[in-house]
Order: sequence, then structure tokens, then C-alpha cells
Amino acid sequence: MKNFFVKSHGLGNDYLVVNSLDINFELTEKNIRTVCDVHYGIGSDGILVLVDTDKADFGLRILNPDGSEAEKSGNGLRIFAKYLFDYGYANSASFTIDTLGGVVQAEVIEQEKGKARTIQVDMGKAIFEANKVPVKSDQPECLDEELYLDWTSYLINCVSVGNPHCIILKDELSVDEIKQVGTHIENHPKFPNRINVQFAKVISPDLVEILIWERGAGYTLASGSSSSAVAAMMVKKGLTNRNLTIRMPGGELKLQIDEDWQIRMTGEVREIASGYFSAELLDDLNS
Ligand SMILES: N[C@@H](CCC[C@H](N)C(=O)O)C(=O)O
Repeated sequence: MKNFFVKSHGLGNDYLVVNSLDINFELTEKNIRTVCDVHYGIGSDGILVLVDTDKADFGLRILNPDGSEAEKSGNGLRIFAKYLFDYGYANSASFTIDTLGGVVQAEVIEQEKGKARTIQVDMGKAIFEANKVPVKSDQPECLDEELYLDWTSYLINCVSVGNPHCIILKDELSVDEIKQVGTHIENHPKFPNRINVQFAKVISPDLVEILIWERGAGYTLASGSSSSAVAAMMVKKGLTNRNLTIRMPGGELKLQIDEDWQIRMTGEVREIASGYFSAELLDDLNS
């Protein structure tokens, strides 16, 4: 099916999915920006590309709307798993997916009318070593470290779940504030690969509310890797149980953090639309 795409969302975090063998345009930075733009393209928080791999059942590239490439995406992985299941690529409910951030196991755990609805992803292990996040730090792990912006400062906690995350504990969560400071934290020189940012408020040992500023995408309604990172960090800091819910503006994910820091994430995915890139858009992408 030449130039076929599917658009789906995980709790309001939306992605286009394409098969690399089916598209008639290059995934250049300019083309990715156009396709993800809601006015000039289809509009999305990123593009998920099915690619060949010899390391797992399926290979996945995760492209941010600014044209950069992410190592991991929690919502992206659930959306991609639904695509593989619903469109007949996967012949069982459980399969492996190779990402730049490692191989993950995905399992369709709830179906509706033969389509995947709820998906569990084994997100891999949380990594706290500062140089592996990566974050520049004098300490082996970046925990409660002061990050200075020109007009304010924050206590930051950094972790990698395949992609890098910077978590700031807050008594109150403000969407205006994360939208104002997100880009300054994302692009701070302390983070050699830039970083995803979360404001987190612990509601109870079983529930944490977060706001998200995504690297390469900006403010989003939900993020699976952010939820995974926050859950692991809250457990590390002794603030929550190992089984917890992460609540975001777009909805909730269930997280389980094992003793060895292995992360399991469970949540819904819904398809929005499917279709074909129009000939005129393809002309623009190829010009
Ligand atoms: N929305 C995603 C995260 C996507 C990748 C992120 N923007 C990055 O650059 O690391 C999720 O659900 O995890």
C-alpha cells in the first residue's frame, strides 16, 4: 500500500505510523517537519517508521517533529505495537521491537473487535548513572542537583529509560510554567543530547501527576517514556510504591518498577485515521 499511513494516539500523544518500504519520500528533517505540521502536513507529535532489523521481530525508528530521532518512546511503542497487530504484521499478541534505545517486548493484553486496545511494554531498565543519561554532573548520579536558568533555578533528577529525562518535583503543577521553561531546560548545556522534562507532583504512594515537555516536540498531553522515567525516579527516591499510576493531562498509565529497575508500562492506544499521502503533498516533499 504505497504511501499509506495510520495516525493513532496514546492518551493524546499522537503519532503517524508508516512502513519505510511503502513511502515515496525521504525522511529528511525538512520533510519530517512538514508532515508533522498541522497546517502544511498531517500533523503529529512524531513519526514511527517500520524498518528492517535482525535484532528483533520488528524494527522501529522514532522521529520527533523537529526532525531529530529519539531512542525510545513509550506511547510510540504502544502505538506501533497496535499498528503491527491491527494491520497483520504480527502473527501473535506478543512480539519484540528493536529501537535505538534497546529491544523491548510488547504484548497486546486487551482487544476490541479484533483490534488492539491495551498494550503492555517492557520498557527496559532505568539507568541512573549521570554519564549514561547523559547529564554533566560532578556526582555519579544526578539527584537533587541545582540547574540554573538565567532567572530561576530548579532541583533536577535525571534518568535514562533509553532516552534521557530530567524530573523536577513540584508542590503545584503549572502548564504555563513548563511551557515557559521547557525549551530552556531541554537545550541547557548540562545535557549533551538535550533532554525530556517532567514536572512531577506526588499525590500518594500509588499516584503521581506529571506535566511533560518533550525533547524535539515541546508540550505534549502524555508521554510513556516520561511516565516510566518518573515512576523509576519516584521509587528510587522512596516516594512511591513499585506499582503506581502516572496521571497526565491526556490520561493515565500503569507502571511497575521491578527490583532490578526493569520497567513495565501498560496503557491504551486508539486509532484516529488511516489514509494515503496525497500526490500534491508528495510533490512538495520531493521538491
Ligand atoms: N512521546 C514519547 C517520547 C518521544 C521521544 C522524545 N520526544 C525524545 O526525544 O526522547 C513517549 O511517549 O515516550
